[in-house]
Amino acid sequence: MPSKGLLIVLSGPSGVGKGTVRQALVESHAFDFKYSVSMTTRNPREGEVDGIDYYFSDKASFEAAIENGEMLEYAQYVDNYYGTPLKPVNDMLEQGHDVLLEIEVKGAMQVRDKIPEGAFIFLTPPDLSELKNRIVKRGTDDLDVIQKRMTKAKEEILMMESYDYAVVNDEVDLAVQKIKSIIDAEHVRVDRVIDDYRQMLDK
Ligand SMILES: Nc1ncnc2c1ncn2[C@@H]1O[C@H](COP(=O)(O)OP(=O)(O)OP(=O)(O)O)[C@@H](O)[C@H]1O
Ligand SMILES: Nc1nc2c(ncn2[C@@H]2O[C@H](COP(=O)(O)O)[C@@H](O)[C@H]2O)c(=O)[nH]1
Repeated sequence: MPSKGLLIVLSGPSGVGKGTVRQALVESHAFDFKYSVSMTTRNPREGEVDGIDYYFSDKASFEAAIENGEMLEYAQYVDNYYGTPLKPVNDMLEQGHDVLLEIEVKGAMQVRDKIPEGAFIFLTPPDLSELKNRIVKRGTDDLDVIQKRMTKAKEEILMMESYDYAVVNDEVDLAVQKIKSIIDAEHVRVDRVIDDYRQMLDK
């Protein structure tokens, strides 16, 4: 039996660069992981593909998924639902894959209650004006949505202390290196290694 994979939760305010850093982690082959595709009721942005970027859903289907216990976590964020389907995450972890969730803070705290042995990483911008620059330059959101995301960002940054690690995303490559070091260290945490020994001793 492969040992269970590591659950990695990457949070941080909208626009800080979570998706950018995830892509750089993939391209640099820093470590192997599977990405958990979230479900959302928000409309697709240009270029976003259903089943790859998100599972795009309507409100009734999302609420039915919550009702049926199909979500690991969910949250309402700036007028829409976002959540992590439970089964794919469980399956990938059971198969021994590390799984990366890219989610906002309220959802991350629900995951923390259920899977405290995960690695919880908060990605921060160098400062708030740079965060706003990034959201504006991305060009995906109207001004009122940008304002709402910036208001959320200020609340979210105060939640950083509930995470295991904080990484500043100033240079993408540096953020990638730091996350790689964190994951390498998580893989040799005593409570993970000892589980393998327990399995051997049980045999
Ligand atoms: N280190 C960086 N320096 C400068 N620009 C960056 C950096 N990281 C990301 N960006 C840019 O910031 C914008 C937002 O990045 P990205 O979409 O990855 O953020 P996000 O945290 O995933 O956002 P959301 O949570 O809204 O999906 C993009 O235009 C991206 O190119
Ligand atoms: N709690 C969850 N938050 C999620 C999930 N998937 C994405 N997100 C976060 O929502 C905001 C907005 O995302 P955007 O794509 O509209 O810019 C951002 O912070 C995402 O990380 C999820 O499954 N659960």
